[in-house]
Amino acid sequence: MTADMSGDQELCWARVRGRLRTELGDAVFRNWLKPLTFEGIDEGTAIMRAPSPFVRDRVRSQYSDRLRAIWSVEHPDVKSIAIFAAGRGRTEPERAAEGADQPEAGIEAEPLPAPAVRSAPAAEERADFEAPLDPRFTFDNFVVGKPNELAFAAARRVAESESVPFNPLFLYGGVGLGKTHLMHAIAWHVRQKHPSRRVIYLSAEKFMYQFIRALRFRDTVAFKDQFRSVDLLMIDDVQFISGKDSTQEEFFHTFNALVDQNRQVVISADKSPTDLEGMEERLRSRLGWGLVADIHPTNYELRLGIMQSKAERLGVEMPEKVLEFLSHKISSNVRELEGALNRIVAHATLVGRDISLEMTQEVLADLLRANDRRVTVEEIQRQVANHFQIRLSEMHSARRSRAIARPRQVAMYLSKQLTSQSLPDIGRKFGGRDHTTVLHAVKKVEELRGQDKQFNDDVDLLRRMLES
Ligand SMILES: Nc1ncnc2c1ncn2[C@@H]1O[C@H](COP(=O)(O)OP(=O)(O)OP(=O)(O)O)[C@@H](O)[C@H]1O
Repeated sequence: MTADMSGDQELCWARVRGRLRTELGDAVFRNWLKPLTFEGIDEGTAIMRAPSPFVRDRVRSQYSDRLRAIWSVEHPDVKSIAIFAAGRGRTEPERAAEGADQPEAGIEAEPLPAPAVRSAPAAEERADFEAPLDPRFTFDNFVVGKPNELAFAAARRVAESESVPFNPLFLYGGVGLGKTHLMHAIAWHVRQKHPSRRVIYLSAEKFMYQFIRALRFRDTVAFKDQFRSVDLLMIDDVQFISGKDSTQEEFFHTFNALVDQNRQVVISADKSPTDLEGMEERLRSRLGWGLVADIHPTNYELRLGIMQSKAERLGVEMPEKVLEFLSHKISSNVRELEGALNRIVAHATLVGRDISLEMTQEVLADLLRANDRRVTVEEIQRQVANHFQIRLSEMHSARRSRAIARPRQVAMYLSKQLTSQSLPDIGRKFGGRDHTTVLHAVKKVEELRGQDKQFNDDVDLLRRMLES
């Protein structure tokens, strides 16, 4: 290794150390980061040396994400980091211990924070909380509405309670509806109010990864101790360990050990405990013992509230019409809603254009099209039945009188236009009809639209209502 050390690099190293101290606190810095020496930057890798393998392992497992992120901010050339123990180099035996598929020092960015893995922590260290939580994910920034009020109240209770109110708290819901946000919010709150409590937040994927690593290095005793000695354990996306038997087994024991010691456990998943396929029965049942709180898909009011709050925090003037439009149009999940808002703001800033409805439609054309396709056949049937004042059940009935058959054909036509369902799928949803019947309906409606203005206007109106 021929790392070239320049004054510029040394200055960067000083800044990196300064930021580490501020971000991680004095105790952590003194014990783990201060002992590192910097050796230089070699082909985009910042090389540091720890005084012992123990310190090296600790820094690698817990601080490498932060270290790498800070390095890359302070020095644009740095893409990765490497940490060695004193007296050893990249080619020496310690490298083999890292495993062939494991880059040194956790060089790859991890989407989730590194777990706070510890061995027999010193008393002063108990105050640390290393997981780099997302600073935006706090209770204050969480907008509450009917669909998420139970999950929010339960998360707050867990965060604020002096005892363990329910164990586990199991949060579940679809993609991008705020599960991770609430877990981080609990961690932030506990961190602020009870800095001495030991909290681990990690994804089930990372739990599995840590477990496999421990098995590989015959280090399972330390693994067990680390996870079983926390005050609050939070595991995100537990569905990930479905079908992974040995990880489930270990997780089950960790879980039981914590619950038995009256330590709080919080779990999130995309499904309720009973619906978690590939999960052992005893684990599923155990996961449902505490409070199971689901986050329902957002409704219009909640989406609008979230948009207003995000726009305010971004400090941008968004016309109310644009916020309303987006809240109507993007009903999939909050992440997509945020993405849409960010795109509009970025566009307005870059191009120097005012934010308007027209501009929004233009900038988000692709996203809006994708969301349009999410109207369901059932919704179409409901709206059409309502419009023509027939019973919803007539959409599935065998009756052929024109007053019934025509609206049914319109509903089939709109299902073809507005959803991505195939003709046979649509047919099935209209009382098990054949795909040729649907095709006939589509043609008939097209023909009538060309001949009958009133009818054409009706279909247009329905379409607009369904799209909005
Ligand atoms: N009620 C809410 N108020 C404010 N922001 C929200 C709300 N719900 C979700 N968000 C935001 O939406 C984004 C996605 O939320 P989050 O990552 O928590 O979803 P998730 O349920 O964990 O999704 P996944 O299943 O993909 O892990 C985040 O930026 C989060 O802050």
